[in-house]
Amino acid sequence: MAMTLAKICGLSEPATLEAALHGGAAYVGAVIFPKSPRHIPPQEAGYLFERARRHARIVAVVVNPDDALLAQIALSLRPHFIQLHGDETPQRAAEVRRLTGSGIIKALPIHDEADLAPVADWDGVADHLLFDARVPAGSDLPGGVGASFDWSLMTDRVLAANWFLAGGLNPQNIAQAVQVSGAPMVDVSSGVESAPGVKDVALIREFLGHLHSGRPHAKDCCS
Ligand SMILES: O=C(O)c1ccccc1N[C@@H]1O[C@H](COP(=O)(O)O)[C@@H](O)[C@H]1O
Repeated sequence: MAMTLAKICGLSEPATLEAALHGGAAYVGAVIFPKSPRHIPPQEAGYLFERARRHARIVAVVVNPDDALLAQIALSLRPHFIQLHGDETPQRAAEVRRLTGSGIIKALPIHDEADLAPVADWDGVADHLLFDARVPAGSDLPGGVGASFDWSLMTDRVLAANWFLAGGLNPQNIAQAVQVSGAPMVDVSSGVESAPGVKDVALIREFLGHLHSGRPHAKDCCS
């Protein structure tokens, strides 16, 4: 049995990227969305994340990206996955895969059971689904705001592909979140920051330490 896998998202500096890799993160994410305090331009992300390529899967997080942005990302960053965190349809996701050659992670905003209905539409389209909390109305960002949802909505849920639990995770709640949800993979951004957009080496270590000292229970996503 393999461990719960972690994605550390919104990395934009060498020291915190190193902390994520050293702590055993299986996925590392660059947020390419100018409204975000974690935004990193594609070319800069390309330089920064190259050192990660042999150790983890690189993820580009985007929100309703146009073709020009996708082309820039594919050229500069060459991510293993594109994380679609907007209102993208399955048809658009298939185009994104074709345009970039990257795998697809689709984020779905969750508040209650009804929000899980679109899961079936993504079967065979997304490599992984990422269940994130629906953000408060009027929020500038569709994610990365530390909002969480009822993890028990995911309990005993069997999906075709491994999925990520996201939204409001942090070193204090990660063990319980995994235990309640049964998540095979988890994703964190603001919960390992000292201020919005400022990743913290100690918090990243603490998060990964709590996660990896927990009971292994999920199948490996990346072999
Ligand atoms: O982090 C951002 O700024 C961001 C911007 C636009 C779309 C998604 C974003 N982040 C993603 O949000 C979730 C949860 O974040 P948090 O842990 O609650 O802060 C995570 O998947 C990030 O990848």
